[in-house]
Amino acid sequence: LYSLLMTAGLILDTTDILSFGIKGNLSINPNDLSSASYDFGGQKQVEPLAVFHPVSAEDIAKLVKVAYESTQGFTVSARGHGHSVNGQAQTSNGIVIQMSESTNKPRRVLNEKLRYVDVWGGELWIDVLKSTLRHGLAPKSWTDYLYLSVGGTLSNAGISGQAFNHGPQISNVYELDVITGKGELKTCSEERNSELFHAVLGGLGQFGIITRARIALEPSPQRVRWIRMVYSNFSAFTQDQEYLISLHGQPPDANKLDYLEGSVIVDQTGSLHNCRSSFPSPGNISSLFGFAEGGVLYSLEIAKNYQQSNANSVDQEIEALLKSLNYIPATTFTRDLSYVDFLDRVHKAELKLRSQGLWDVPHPWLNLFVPKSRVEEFDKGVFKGILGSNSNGPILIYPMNKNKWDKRTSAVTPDHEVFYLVALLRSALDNKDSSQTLEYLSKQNGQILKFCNDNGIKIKQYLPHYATQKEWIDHFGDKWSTFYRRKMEFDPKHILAPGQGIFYPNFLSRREHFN
Ligand SMILES: Cc1cc2nc3c(=O)[nH]c(=O)nc-3n(C[C@H](O)[C@H](O)[C@H](O)COP(=O)(O)OP(=O)(O)OC[C@H]3O[C@@H](n4cnc5c(N)ncnc54)[C@H](O)[C@@H]3O)c2cc1C
Ligand SMILES: Cc1ccn(-c2ncnc3[nH]cnc23)c1
Repeated sequence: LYSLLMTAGLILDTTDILSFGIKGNLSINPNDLSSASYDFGGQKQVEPLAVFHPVSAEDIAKLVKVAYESTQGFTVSARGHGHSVNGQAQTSNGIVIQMSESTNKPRRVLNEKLRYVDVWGGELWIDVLKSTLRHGLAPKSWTDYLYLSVGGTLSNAGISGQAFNHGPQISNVYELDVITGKGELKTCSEERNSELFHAVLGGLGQFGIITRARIALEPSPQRVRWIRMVYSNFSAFTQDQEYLISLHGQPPDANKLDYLEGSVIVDQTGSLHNCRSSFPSPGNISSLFGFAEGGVLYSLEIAKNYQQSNANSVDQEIEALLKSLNYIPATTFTRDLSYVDFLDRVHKAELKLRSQGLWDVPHPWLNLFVPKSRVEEFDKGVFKGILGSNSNGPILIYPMNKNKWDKRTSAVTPDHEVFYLVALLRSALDNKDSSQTLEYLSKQNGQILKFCNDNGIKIKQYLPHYATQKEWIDHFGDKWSTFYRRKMEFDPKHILAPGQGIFYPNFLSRREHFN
């Protein structure tokens, strides 16, 4: 193996690796290389030179130091659970580090009194949840799907229906251990190495590899009351959502909502493959299309967490909340389930889709932040226009409060106090229906981006993917100068996370990188 790296000119001689006392296993096993070359998007397959199975953070630091000090140079890409969709965790000219394996990860340390847990950067959120629940605690902010790594979601933001209240996951981190592109292992927080701390949060893996995250916890609820209601009018749908998120933090506590997400139903068959698969009985939705304006219905999901002991007050609180909303009468559907079952809802959808061979398919996903002031136009032009009647997967739309996002982080949001996440989470099927193919859906995504650009709707991509550095500079806007300065400070050779396609390694010619 070392001779392979030597012939690839990646290391001067075996002493490079051995002399650094690296303990982890550097593998060129075809299965290792193959699993590191795919991701959930199924659109890019890029094979690394080798795959590293680290035994500790120090091990990773030594490997990055070899990359940083070697003459020829090679890139290093941390891979969490590989659930990116555009090759963000891949590299063709370097080593992929498998962060989320079950073996060899440092154990979690939970502090009940100070309400935080220290976890390995490759830990999956489902495992963080199950371990903290044993202490009656849980993280505050989530993603819809929990089989994602802590490092992967903190490198983006980590959002779901709790974000309007608690902010994204990157707003609920006290401290990180990070390995910079120079191979330095640093502890960072608001108070210590704060520039690195803010850079890494939402930093798309560009500034360092997260090996430990200190996550804020709160007392965990036992139960969740989860209610879905259907709207035919988009303005009523969005005004109710904005009203509900304006209530958080205001008395009485009875108004408190713990989760809010909307979704768009354009597909009248209500088939499992197309609708918001985490809520049951899509069938009763198709019967409502008679109410639909422009062939589109909207589903609003709210949830209140509660302890078994105050189950009876939840009914009144929800009734009071529903009274002020303008959904289609008698379309409420209520479920009551355990906290872990609610949070793990998308995994249930995964199992159903897997059983039908609909999970391991290409996912041309498009996630946008849309300013509140432009969301009506977006509805008319996209949901009632470009999309047509095929959604091919969940279409989420819910508002967030910008004041819950720390502007010092690398995360990019629109310059508006309230903005919506619009998530087009489609699956491409290679079947007779030409409107479900990868090519068709990718082209439609391009039409949606063109619609926003032509109409001056200043969206920002979440989980961003661009083809040129000029588009990246436009994406970051007035954050670009800070982003670039931080890259030069923490990863001057541009070794880290090349799969994002923002910087090309400056030990390769530009041609080699972009071909
Ligand atoms: C079914 C599904 C549902 C999803 N739902 C949501 C959702 O509700 N909300 C949401 O916010 N996102 C959601 N996502 C997107 C998800 O948060 C991102 O794709 C995330 O990056 C995936 O985590 P991962 O561990 O698979 O990352 P990977 O794909 O392995 O890596 C993602 C990026 O982060 C870098 N990286 C990985 N680990 C580290 C680390 N330890 N340190 C530094 N950089 C690292 C990689 O180099 C890469 O650039 C969903 C994705 C899927 C597939
Ligand atoms: C591929 C797939 C199947 C279901 N989903 C989802 N369903 C509901 N909410 C989601 N959020 C992210 N992915 C989601 C995603």
